[in-house]
Amino acid sequence: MAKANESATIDKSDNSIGKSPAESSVLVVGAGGIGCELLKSLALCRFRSIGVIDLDTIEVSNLNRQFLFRREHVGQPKATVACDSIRRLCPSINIEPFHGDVITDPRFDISFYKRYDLVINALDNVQARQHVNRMCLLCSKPLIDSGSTGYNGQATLILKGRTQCYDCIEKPKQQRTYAVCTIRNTPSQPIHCIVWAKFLYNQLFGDNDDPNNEDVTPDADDPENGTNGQEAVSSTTENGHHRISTRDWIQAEMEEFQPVRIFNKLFFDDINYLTTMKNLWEKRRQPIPIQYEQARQIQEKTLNGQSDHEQSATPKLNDQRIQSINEYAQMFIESLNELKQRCDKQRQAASSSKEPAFLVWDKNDDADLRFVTASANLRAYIFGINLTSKFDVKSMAGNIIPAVATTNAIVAGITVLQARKVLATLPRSSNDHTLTSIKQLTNVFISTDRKTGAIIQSIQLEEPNPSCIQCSDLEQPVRVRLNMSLFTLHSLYERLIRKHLKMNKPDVIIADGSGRILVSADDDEDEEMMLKTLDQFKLINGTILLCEEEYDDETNEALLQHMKIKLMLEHTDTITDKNEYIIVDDQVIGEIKQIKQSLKRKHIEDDDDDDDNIQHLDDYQNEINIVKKTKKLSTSHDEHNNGPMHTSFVMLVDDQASA
Ligand SMILES: Nc1ncnc2c1ncn2[C@@H]1O[C@H](COP(=O)(O)OP(=O)(O)OP(=O)(O)O)[C@@H](O)[C@H]1O
Ligand SMILES: [Zn+2]
Repeated sequence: MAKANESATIDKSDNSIGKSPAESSVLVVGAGGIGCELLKSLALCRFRSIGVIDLDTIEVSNLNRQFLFRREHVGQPKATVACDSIRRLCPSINIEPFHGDVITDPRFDISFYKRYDLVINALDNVQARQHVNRMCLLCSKPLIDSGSTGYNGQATLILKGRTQCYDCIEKPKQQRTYAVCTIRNTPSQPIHCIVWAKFLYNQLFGDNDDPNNEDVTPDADDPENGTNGQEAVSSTTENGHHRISTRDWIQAEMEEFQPVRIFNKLFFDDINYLTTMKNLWEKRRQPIPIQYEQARQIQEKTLNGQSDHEQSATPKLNDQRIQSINEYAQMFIESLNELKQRCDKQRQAASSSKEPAFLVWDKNDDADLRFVTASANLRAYIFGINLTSKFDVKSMAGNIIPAVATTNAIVAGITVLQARKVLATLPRSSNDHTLTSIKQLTNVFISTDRKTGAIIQSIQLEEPNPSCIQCSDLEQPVRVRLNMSLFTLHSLYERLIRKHLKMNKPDVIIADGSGRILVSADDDEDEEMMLKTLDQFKLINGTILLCEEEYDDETNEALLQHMKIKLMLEHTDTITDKNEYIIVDDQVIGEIKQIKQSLKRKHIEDDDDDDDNIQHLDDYQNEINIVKKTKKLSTSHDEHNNGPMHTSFVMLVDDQASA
């Protein structure tokens, strides 16, 4: 029935009879829970050409639902093993694994995406989804974004310019946020202590440059304290530990690292200091500081009438049991020692490799999890809050909603049906992948919300959001190839944006939906910051920067002009010179060639050597070992009359690409 409808809507006269699965090539990004189901279903539905990207290796915890993997595969790349398993199921298939990060791996550039008819996301995080969304918009590839959360799931279509893209609607924040004062001063729930423990981990071992790396020291500026910190600041504890941030205190302590001293600062001195902020405790139970030696004597496991798991009728696994304060104190010291050693090794390794010089908390790492479990429970005990098992800490700290294998199977099945429908609308014999008819396409949601009346629902495709930063402005960005770990912010701003793109003093904004400003036109330049390399700002392969400035046109003061250039950064290791970059955009190469030819003709006619539309950049040729030509392209629009404006920028093209 569905098939009859589909073929009825396809216009055969314009050669758009659709592609069959066997004729199509599909890229699957993510070979986890949904990815495994998806690959199996695609293979069984006669898809014959598939690419699979996944960055991860197989873990024991994947085996219960990621059925393409077996115990003997643990530690091996997911993409490779998934493809091997599919080949066993379907020997004639052409399936190619790519073990790498879809965001940062330079192999996955625009030309890579162009090899496929359709892209399917089977990912588990927003950042990677946003990246694939951006890449598919840039090269006009249809994308199906599949996902599941517990019993809910979806397979949504993203078709450039015709449907909403992944970023058209702001996503609800996945992680709940908590007031910093609650976390630092007045926790009242286990989750507050868990969040504090994760902050503590980052203060001790995390990325010091990360603006989200929150302090855990008591905060005397808490408005509830009402004294602007004066009273509290004057009443110092014995050794004054609270006066400096935990990170600074730790830096000073690192030489003669003494875990018991750290324990006593966090759970005794800091808590003592908190108790001096009297206003906080007028209507709350005041926290009770404990020292390490005291903690080792406390065998308590339950608080405030919390049900004792030991006595519960249901048998518990070790990790599901609440332990005693004595055990948590010991766990704190042991995991702290372990992480300190790991952090030292990491720092050493970082000096000779690209590894970061810090640790990143991982719910699947046992020492990481033990550290947060122990710290959170010690703090909970001090504040009279119920304790939490290691098992529950893992779920709460990792924001985990358990994966349901059945939901994944349903989502994958629906996604394959969606894929077949999308391909049926693609012109068969040309390389034009513009969809011809999308009337029969819908988004599909799986929902357990009974109010909607149906578990599987087809919802009409929505129009793109005209103010979406990713898809409203479909103008192609200028692609710049450079080495992110060598190229500095200074080179980007001064050489590329100001000198070559001829912008005056623009704001440079990271167009990832965060609105993060990389360089502000209004602020004075921070020299130290400008000398940092692009990767230190967490800019990655495919990052799009929006360079924007407003200024009065000297010729007409009343007209406020608006100049905007989008840059897409493409990382390459092959560039080894810190000043070198290549601006290359195959979308405009044809146009450039045409203009060059017409200029050449003009050049011959005029015999005019001063034609400034083509110049050899002698001053750059020594530094950049690529012959470049410059060409003026008009860009941007006059905001007032929508007509083309005379703003122009210079584009550098390497000869090879334009040849
Ligand atoms: N940037 C990325 N590049 C490539 N693959 C990615 C990227 N981000 C996530 N993935 C992959 O997407 C898949 C998502 O699958 P899934 O949601 O089942 O997660 P998982 O990590 O396998 O499971 P769990 O988190 O429950 O242990 C994972 O295999 C993960 O490695
Ligand atoms: Zn959009």
